[in-house]
Amino acid sequence: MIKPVIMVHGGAWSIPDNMVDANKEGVKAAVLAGYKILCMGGSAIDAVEAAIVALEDNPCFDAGNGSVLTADGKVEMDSMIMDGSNLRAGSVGCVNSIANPIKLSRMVMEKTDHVLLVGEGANKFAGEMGVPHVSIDSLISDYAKEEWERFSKSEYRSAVNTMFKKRDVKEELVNSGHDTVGAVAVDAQGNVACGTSTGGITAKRPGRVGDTPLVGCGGYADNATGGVSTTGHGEGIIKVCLAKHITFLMDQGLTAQEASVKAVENMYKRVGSSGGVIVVSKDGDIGQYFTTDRMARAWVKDDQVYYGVDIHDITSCSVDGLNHKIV
Ligand SMILES: NC(=O)C[C@H](N)C(=O)O
Repeated sequence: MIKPVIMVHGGAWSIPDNMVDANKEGVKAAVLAGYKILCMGGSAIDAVEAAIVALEDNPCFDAGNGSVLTADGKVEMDSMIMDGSNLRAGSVGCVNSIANPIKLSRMVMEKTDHVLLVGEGANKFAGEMGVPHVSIDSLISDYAKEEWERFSKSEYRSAVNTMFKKRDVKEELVNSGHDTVGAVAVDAQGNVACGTSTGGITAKRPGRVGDTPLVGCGGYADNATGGVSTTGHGEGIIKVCLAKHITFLMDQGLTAQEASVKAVENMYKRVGSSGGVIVVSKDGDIGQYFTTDRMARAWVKDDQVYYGVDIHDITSCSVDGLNHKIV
């Protein structure tokens, strides 16, 4: 038996000062939702799903309710979940009328012979599974509209360059926006899981699928090494298979932290893309790194909750102090 560990992110990007508190509160609430399950002896996969549902339901983040809009003003969401105990995975791409793509990803994993369903077929599968249909309008937040108005005229490339600019590039922060979510966990049995969910990047071309639902890119989980969830410029993440690169490096003997830094820096060096990762090793060690201005993240380890958005500014408090919220 090991002590369970869970970590979540709310995206790596140029989080403006006026959104810092909402981001911190959002990741803290989500990590506690997942931790509650682990505390009751639940599995890593259940904890990851619960944490991501909390993030998808929070309009502050670019996933589920709050998803960003395509170039033609629609919602197309991607997500994935993976069980490190057997390498089973499920994902969906370009789904548009459900509240929680992470739940549908899990259904793909558990109820089909496939790994990835997209578009019309994925939406139809949701209907067959009895997933409630929600209107697209109910998923669109004010943040998403503002962001779309700003970027739809200047196009996708401008959204990527602004949101995922490198941390040391000086530029005014924009005052709205939001980002992808993810979670990684290891439970008391040593089972590892990961999940990631996103509306993608504002002003993306309709039909564009990013890194998030691709196994080895948006996430990877293997009990032999650990779990990873990624965020950032999806086209770059796909080119370097960022999540799998990290578990590969851990397999070679790097710690979760060393592997995170090496793989994210390598992505910038090789393809010029910025982003971030959260990692938990099979032994419960944490890794985290990002090349963007900020990344919202929170984790629980050894009964302490940690959360923050800046690279060196992390707040911690004991889970005991928050017990009323956990049990
Ligand atoms: N903000 C993000 O993390 C976006 C996501 N990686 C994508 O490219 O779709």
